[in-house]
Amino acid sequence: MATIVETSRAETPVLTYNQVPETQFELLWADLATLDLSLFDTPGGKEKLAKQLLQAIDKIGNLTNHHITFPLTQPGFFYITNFGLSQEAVDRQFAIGKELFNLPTSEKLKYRADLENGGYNGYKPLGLREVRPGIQDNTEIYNIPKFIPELERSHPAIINAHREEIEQFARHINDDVVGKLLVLLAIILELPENFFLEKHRYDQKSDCHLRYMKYHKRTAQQNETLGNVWVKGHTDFGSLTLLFRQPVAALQVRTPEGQWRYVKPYPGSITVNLADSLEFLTNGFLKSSIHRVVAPPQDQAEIDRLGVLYFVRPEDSIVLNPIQSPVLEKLGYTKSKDESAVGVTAGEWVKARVAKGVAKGRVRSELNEETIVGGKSAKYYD
Ligand SMILES: O=C(O)CCC(=O)C(=O)O
Ligand SMILES: [Fe+2]
Repeated sequence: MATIVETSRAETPVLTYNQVPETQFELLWADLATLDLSLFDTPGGKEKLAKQLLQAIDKIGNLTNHHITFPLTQPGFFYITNFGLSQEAVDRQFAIGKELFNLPTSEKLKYRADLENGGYNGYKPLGLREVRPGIQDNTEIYNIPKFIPELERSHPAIINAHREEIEQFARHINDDVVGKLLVLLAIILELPENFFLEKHRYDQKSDCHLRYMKYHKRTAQQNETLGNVWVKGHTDFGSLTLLFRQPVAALQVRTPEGQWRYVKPYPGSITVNLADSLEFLTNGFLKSSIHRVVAPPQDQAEIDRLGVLYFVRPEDSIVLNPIQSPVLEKLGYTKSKDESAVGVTAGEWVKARVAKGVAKGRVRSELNEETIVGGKSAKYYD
């Protein structure tokens, strides 16, 4: 799919990528809201988007902050559009990911992530975890940290060759996309607009990263043994996760009623979900969304599913204690419901979850809940 087009001018080849066709099957799609980020800088635009975002996470709630219905009734997923990156620029990231995973395993292993010690930047090899007795996971991952001196590390030549473009892409996501979403969340909570921005500064150490990810196709027999579940229902570790449009239907969100619904590959969109840190910081007001990855439908069963994602996490030193906010106060979310989280930092939380994820002798299908750190646990869903 990725082809290399030589240009006369550039020394590094320009990569192109053709996204695969969508499935022809009518699946049970999630009903998700779409936020048009081009409104952000228009008069009253931020406030309008903040209301839409609140609706996206609480659809039946009354729209004023004073009458929000809880618990939240939406799965905590939404789309954003007009985020300031062309489809071509996004596709070039897919092409880089594809070329990267086409490298020989021996080459990729030179950049292996120190997963066992909670480090995840770099390469996660295929089949590292046992998902069922005798069946290994089917993902390959390459995580690129923020481009700051403290997190500098070596990369394969394909990354170095496109480093400037990758860095610009990641910086744009951080500054112009995530930055806007963090302002909207502050507005929802009636906090100063820069409240969350100050906990997510680019030049500070944090576990934010750009990710290329490849799910290798499975045989019908493997899918049957797995009950079609490739990655069990889980929450993400940080603040927000951004998934660039992915035509292979496999990501499912869990509705508050406990039903699984597919995320539709909405054109020109990024799918965004809320993650653990926001749940901790808001004392459970914002919910870390539950999602899983299943075997794609029949007409996409032969495709290796490639993804480009961006994970947003608070600065390492941010203590994940409940924050003060007029909205949380009004709604009675002031008293920490879970004292066990007190003292855990964002950096510790991520490291502990990553290390647990690759712990030996741990078969994921049999796991429903596990203690992570500071008495806090993570849950997994069938
Ligand atoms: O590949 C996807 O669509 C979702 C991946 C995911 O949930 C994760 O990596 O945490
Ligand atoms: Fe996830």
